[in-house]
Amino acid sequence: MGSGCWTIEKRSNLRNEFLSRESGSVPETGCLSLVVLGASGDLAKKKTFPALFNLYRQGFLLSNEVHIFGYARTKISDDELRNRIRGFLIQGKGASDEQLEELSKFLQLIKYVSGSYDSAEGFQLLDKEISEHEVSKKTIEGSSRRLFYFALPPSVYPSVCKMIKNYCMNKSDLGGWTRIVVEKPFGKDLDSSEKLSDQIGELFEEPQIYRIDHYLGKELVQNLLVLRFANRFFMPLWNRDNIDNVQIVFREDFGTEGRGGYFDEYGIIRDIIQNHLLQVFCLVAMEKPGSLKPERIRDEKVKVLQSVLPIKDEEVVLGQYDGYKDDPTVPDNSNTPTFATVVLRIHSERWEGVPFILKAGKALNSRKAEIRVQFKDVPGDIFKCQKQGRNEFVIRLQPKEAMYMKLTVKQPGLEMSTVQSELDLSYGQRYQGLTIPEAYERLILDTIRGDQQHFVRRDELKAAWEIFTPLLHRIDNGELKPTLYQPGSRGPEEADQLLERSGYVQTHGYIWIPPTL
Ligand SMILES: NC(=O)C1=CN([C@@H]2O[C@H](COP(=O)(O)OP(=O)(O)OC[C@H]3O[C@@H](n4cnc5c(N)ncnc54)[C@H](OP(=O)(O)O)[C@@H]3O)[C@@H](O)[C@H]2O)C=CC1
Ligand SMILES: O=C1O[C@H](COP(=O)(O)O)[C@@H](O)[C@H](O)[C@H]1O
Repeated sequence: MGSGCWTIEKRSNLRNEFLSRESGSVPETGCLSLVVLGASGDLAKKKTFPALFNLYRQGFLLSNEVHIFGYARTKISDDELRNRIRGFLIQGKGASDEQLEELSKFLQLIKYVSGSYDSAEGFQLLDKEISEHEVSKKTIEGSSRRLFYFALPPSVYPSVCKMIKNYCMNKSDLGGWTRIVVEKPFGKDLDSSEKLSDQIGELFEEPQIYRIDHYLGKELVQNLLVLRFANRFFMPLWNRDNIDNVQIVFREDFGTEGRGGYFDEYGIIRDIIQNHLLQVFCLVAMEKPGSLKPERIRDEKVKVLQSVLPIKDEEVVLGQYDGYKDDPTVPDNSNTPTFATVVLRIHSERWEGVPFILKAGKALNSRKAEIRVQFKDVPGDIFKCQKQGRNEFVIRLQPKEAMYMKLTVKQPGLEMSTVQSELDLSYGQRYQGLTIPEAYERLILDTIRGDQQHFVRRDELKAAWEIFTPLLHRIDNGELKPTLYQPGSRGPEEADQLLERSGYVQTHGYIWIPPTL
């Protein structure tokens, strides 16, 4: 294959190859039942089923062993569910005959079961359907694999867990398993999250529980440990002696768009910062794990979370976009922030004094997520280049994955003057033709493989809530109020002032323009 050409090969035995190569374990052979609970909902059609389809297309889910079950209260037929999701599986009009055939074969793997989330009847029926599939595949009882994906509001998690435990478990232990995948938000604060964890923990062991945070499945988030610990460049620089401040930013250029009712209960800190941005923060700030074993990595994430100092009110800016309360599902007196900047500080030898500025907002002027590491000024600068700006290492998570280093170079030409430029690794240009897998695709594959590295462990979740609960309670009690900002703006001006007070120095006159092909 030529060096510029990147493709995903379709092979029939990718899963088994991976298992025997990577873990040395015996490949699992029992048939696989994937159950999407809440199959009638938004997440299921937009993310879960498309991810399953992509895994199927790439040969990770095999027709002769896998079956997919949708479960929800809505009374629809198999075909009605298939028709609801069809348009989300292949987008655009130009699907080839081969793609349409693949799609049709995939849809035939899906069966829909209707039932409630708290009564035996529906789950007994579900178990019957799953068992019939297992028998039809001649699977030895106990060796089958059952994965339950909760595309559901968290309020029903406890009763659904009980129903699965009572009626739908893999029957005995002959190499098979039962796993559950739960979506965020895992609770609303420390107490509610611990309560939810206790309820689920009474029924399932930690290795059976996959708390999904889809940011952990993004390509450049998965790259963070490799970048930090496989490159000599970064090791000596990644500390308080060299780094002045770190920003982890999430922006969306649209508002709550029909999800106002859900959003108003949670707000931007619970929706984005306490989970997605905090997970990225862990990977940027944690110490090197002893190995790549999932538990060693998660141990280090917990340690860094436990070293975060209490958040100070003067290091928080909240905003709410003008028009947010026009949504009829949002109360007129809502105090819910749709924007927040929060500075986290870590009490450790590596990071003492370095602000980690976590910023997230809806209805802003652009859509992007990035990590921006700003280095300190060069001491004894003989080129007087401070006005050119500081070195920065930027990791663009989305859109258009890239990483670039802003650095000062000689302005090309006869004069000895300096200019800001960049070393740029833009994925679209470097890996032409490569389709980067969707976060959900990777993470669902991990749940099937039994790899919990990119999932949130219970103690990690607890430590995350410990950081934000006091602040969230002050907001819920109305002690901190959001400032109004205009949709399509950068958010409240106070956020830029906080950034400046935290030490960030903006490089004026320099803009990185993503390369075009
Ligand atoms: N949508 C998204 O983009 C994202 C969602 N998530 C999380 O994924 C989960 C599912 O989200 P989403 O699909 O948007 O949710 P939905 O509101 O679409 O709910 C999913 C399904 O659950 C059932 N349901 C809805 N409300 C209730 C209720 N009060 N009691 C019992 N059942 C109910 C409905 O099925 P029926 O009535 O047929 O039983 C519905 O189709 C949530 O935890 C959410 O926070 C996480 C990231 C992104
Ligand atoms: O979990 C959530 O994430 C999405 C943003 O995900 P992204 O992968 O498109 O960055 C956000 O819109 C939503 O509010 C939130 O619940």
